[in-house]
Amino acid sequence: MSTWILEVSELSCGYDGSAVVHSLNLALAEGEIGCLLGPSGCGKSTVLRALAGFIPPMTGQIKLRGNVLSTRERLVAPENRGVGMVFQDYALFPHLSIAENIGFGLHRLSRQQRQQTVQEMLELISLQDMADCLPTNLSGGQQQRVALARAMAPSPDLILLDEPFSSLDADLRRRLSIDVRDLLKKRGLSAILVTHDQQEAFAMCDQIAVLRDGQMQQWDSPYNLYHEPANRFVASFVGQGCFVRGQMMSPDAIECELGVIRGNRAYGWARGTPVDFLVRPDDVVHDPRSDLQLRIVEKTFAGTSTLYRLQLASGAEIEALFRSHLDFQVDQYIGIRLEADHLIAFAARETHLAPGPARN
Ligand SMILES: Nc1ncnc2c1ncn2[C@@H]1O[C@H](COP(=O)(O)OP(=O)(O)OP(=O)(O)O)[C@@H](O)[C@H]1O
Repeated sequence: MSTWILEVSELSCGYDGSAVVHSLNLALAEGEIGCLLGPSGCGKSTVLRALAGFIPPMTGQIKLRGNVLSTRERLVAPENRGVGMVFQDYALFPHLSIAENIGFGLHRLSRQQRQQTVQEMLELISLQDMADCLPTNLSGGQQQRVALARAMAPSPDLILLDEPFSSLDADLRRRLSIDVRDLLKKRGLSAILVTHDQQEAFAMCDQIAVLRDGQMQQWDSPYNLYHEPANRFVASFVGQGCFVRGQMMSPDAIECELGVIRGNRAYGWARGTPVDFLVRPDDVVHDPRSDLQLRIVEKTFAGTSTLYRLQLASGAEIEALFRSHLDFQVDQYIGIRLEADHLIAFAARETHLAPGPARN
């Protein structure tokens, strides 16, 4: 018996006979929240449509709770897949009350069971007092909670969330993403979220798929994506960072103009091999006594912290994130040292990297 609720194997799918998603593999454990993350047009919504049963695979298959739902030859209809959906625009029925919206998919239950489930859902989303209101009487955040409750009420095997918070303001987005995670976890439901927003993906999800041009780059925990990116693209796309040129001194040490950087993993490159290694803003520590004095070329205040761009002697740049009470000015020289446990390096590119943020 499979331990996976969702298994996607070698899935290719697209439109008008041409694939936009290529040989995708992922497996989600029961009760986990997965995410599809990647630049615009990389195929996130296409994967979600395939999971929902709106488009058939060109090759490969999708299994839910061990049952094959999609192959080239066989496509179980969306309404029979045991999948619930939450859309960006909530898609509530405007003429039905909140309670009726939540109870909409429960026609197979008895009247009493239906009422009990709706009540439980209303309590779960803390909207008991609004049961008889119409959706238009609710705020955007409340409407999205109702949409989630409606999707959760029939206890589907999988909930698909398509950019569910993108029409909400940043503060509400943040709060609601944490609420939604809590609600899903309380009910032990599995879900796949599509989002552009990395912070949302990090806050909500147990596993994240980074896609590029319809191809899976990495399917991993948020921590591993950030600290152990599988390739340059993931390193650049997830979080912030800049690549700095160096050369291998030993399997776990790189020498560069920032000094000798030691990390927690060994690389197989020979001594002297040129590499580009990733410096994250949180790897850089302010140290007034350091010999490494770098000029500030840009400063971005962000409330509790400030992001500084610092120029190295070669002209390359790195970024540093300091608590905002450390208030420096552009053109000032400040002492820093690196505290990078996670040494992330890739074979150096032919040409020296232009100064600037990490690029693929
Ligand atoms: N209905 C369609 N018919 C033909 N091509 C489509 C259709 N929908 C999407 N595409 C194409 O498929 C590719 C992937 O689109 P998709 O919407 O899956 O990307 P996405 O990662 O969800 O993008 P975004 O983040 O901008 O929503 C794009 O090149 C897009 O133009």
